[in-house]
Amino acid sequence: MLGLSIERLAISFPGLPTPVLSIPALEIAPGSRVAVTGPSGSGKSTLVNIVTGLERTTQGAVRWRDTDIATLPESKRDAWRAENVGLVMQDFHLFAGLSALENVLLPVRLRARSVASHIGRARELMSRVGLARHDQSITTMSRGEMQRVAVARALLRKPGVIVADEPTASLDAESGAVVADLLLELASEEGATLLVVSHDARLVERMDRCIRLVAGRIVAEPAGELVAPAGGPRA
Ligand SMILES: Nc1ncnc2c1ncn2[C@@H]1O[C@H](COP(=O)(O)OP(=O)(O)OP(=O)(O)O)[C@@H](O)[C@H]1O
Repeated sequence: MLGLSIERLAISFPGLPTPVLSIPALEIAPGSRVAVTGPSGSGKSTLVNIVTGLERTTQGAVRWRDTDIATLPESKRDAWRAENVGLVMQDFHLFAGLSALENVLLPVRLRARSVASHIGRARELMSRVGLARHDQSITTMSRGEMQRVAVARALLRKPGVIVADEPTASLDAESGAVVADLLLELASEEGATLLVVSHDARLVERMDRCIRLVAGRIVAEPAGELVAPAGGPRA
């Protein structure tokens, strides 16, 4: 499990008078489950892009355990992300021409590695998320099933952190609840830190902590918002 430490982060775009994201300091404990909320345009996706290394910042430090990903060039950030981050996105990011199993194995295939030694874990994860037909084409799956494929895929390489951007937003209430349960349970079982951007109150209230962004700034976490996770404190 990975902890995050951000210092003096500022993300600016040309033509904008103020940074779209400005975080003087933020600490996320290893193994904690943290929600990020805020109105549209408040910087949530920008934060996801920065902490996963999808985008680079030249201002500030973004340290996961001992690695400041802000200092890494793109190829090393990509390698670091493949090794350490499980990503779950609102619109699944699955490949239509592939089966469910092939999609789960994709992170290994994309690193030009043999998938043979990962098939067992891929099948176990798929069963864990409740998918029985591993060879089913993605195009024939329901949205809830697709997101469960994405959750299994995110966990394939035993990431230190799972980052989910609106993972339940395009699902109906029932499928959203299943996906929320799976994210919380699997992050705990697999010992991964969980960072979830969400407007889904039922998901947010089950996290250990909620960070609220307004206009690119973290507004104070309300007193009492920090709760001990099930099984005791995790710090
Ligand atoms: N490449 C860019 N160039 C200029 N402005 C940008 C760029 N990327 C993001 N922004 C601006 O940064 C701000 C934060 O955007 P961001 O997508 O992080 O917000 P968000 O909280 O994820 O919004 P939403 O909930 O609507 O997805 C917005 O005002 C957006 O217009």
